[in-house]
Amino acid sequence: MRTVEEHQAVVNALLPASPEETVPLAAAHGRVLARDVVARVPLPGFDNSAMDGYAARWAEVGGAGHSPVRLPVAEDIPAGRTDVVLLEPGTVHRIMTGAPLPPGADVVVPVESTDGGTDVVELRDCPPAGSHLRRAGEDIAAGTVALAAGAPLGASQLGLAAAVGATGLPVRRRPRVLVLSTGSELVAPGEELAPGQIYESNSTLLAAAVDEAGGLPRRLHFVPDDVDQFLATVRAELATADLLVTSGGVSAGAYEVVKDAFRTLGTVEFGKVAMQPGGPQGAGTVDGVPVITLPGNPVSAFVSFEVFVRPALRRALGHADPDRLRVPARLAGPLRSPAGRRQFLRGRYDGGVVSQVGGPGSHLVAHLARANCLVVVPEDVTGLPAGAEVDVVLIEGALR
Ligand SMILES: Nc1nc2c(c(=O)[nH]1)N[C@H]1C(S)=C(S)[C@@H](COP(=O)(O)OP(=O)(O)OC[C@H]3O[C@@H](n4cnc5c(N)ncnc54)[C@H](O)[C@@H]3O)O[C@H]1N2
Ligand code: MOO
Repeated sequence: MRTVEEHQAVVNALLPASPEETVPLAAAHGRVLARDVVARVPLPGFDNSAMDGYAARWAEVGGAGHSPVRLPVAEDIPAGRTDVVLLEPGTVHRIMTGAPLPPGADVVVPVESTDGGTDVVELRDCPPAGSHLRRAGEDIAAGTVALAAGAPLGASQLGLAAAVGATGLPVRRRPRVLVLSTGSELVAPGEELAPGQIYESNSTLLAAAVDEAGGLPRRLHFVPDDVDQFLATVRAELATADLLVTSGGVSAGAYEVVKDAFRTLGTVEFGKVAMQPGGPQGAGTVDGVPVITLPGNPVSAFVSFEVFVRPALRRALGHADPDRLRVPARLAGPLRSPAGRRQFLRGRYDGGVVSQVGGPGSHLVAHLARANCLVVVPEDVTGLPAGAEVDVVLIEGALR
């Protein structure tokens, strides 16, 4: 039996780094930066005002004996004014937030501390020297790294990229991932169920998981437990993919379609991994395309994707940190775990405490949908009391 880490290494080795492409900023949302982005301009780009008010020489308006003071307003500087005007001694400039600070000014008096005059202004309270000024380069200097390779590109990163003048960003191409479910009991949602049939749900779950991991999913129509049909589908579709993920047909039954089919085609190796759920696993290549075969129980498929496929996809995308956030938590109640297997129980984590959601059964999809974390119980632990510390892996929805 393989350890979790051994199978992770096998899966990681299957997925090479995805090739680079440059895309417009909006299209880079949710992607991963492939190369460092260097700031072409400093931020702020020039000394400017942080308040609507009056730019002044502090020595003339601040400190004891200067309050209130009346001075002529020599210039009006709205944001966007591009000419440079010196602040002559004995004058002030009316200035707006974001407008360039005139040379000579070392304080901005907010309009609320004045009478708002446009020819002559009365300044009532002057803040300390240097107040309400934003200095060129105090956020980032020109020529320095604004965004490092491996950074996930969310709203704030894209905002920064635009702020330093980037129009496009180098990212890694999203791997094209085919998702293929197997099982003669499966029926498409929306159709009538006969006794013994169930709605096919793994391809929906896995395609969404691929999308969340940064891949480009394509759900193939599920196939029954029929080796010829399965192989026909694989052969017809595989050339368009960077990865094929299958579900079902890999355990010990009489009709293990995935196992049986890949005995005749490709290099996929099947075996057990010392974990629960997600024991039966397979990985290899078919016609040079990586193939990962996940067990059919829906919770097993989800957990297997989390443990093996998600980090491998994110690594291929160049993520600086391909793994989920893992934090310590106190158990709200006791739990039991099988010896020799790493268990990934479903849990709800809140404020440092985790409660188990449902039992260990890998068919419990409603409980899975209520979970916001996986509780990791090591291979050598068979039971833990309430209050014991465990590691939890935060999955969707855990971070509010
Ligand atoms: N004798 C043994 N039986 C089983 C073993 C074993 O070691 N010896 N392992 C068990 C474990 S653990 C798992 S996990 C499953 C894995 O089996 P398969 O990958 O072959 O999956 P199936 O048998 O096809 O399905 C299992 C279960 O999941 C349901 N299923 C499958 N596909 C879907 C889908 N696309 N959408 C919704 N539900 C799906 C299926 O109906 C079954 O209930 O094997 C155990 N058995
Ligand atoms: O190992 Mo199976 O994946 O528990 O349900």
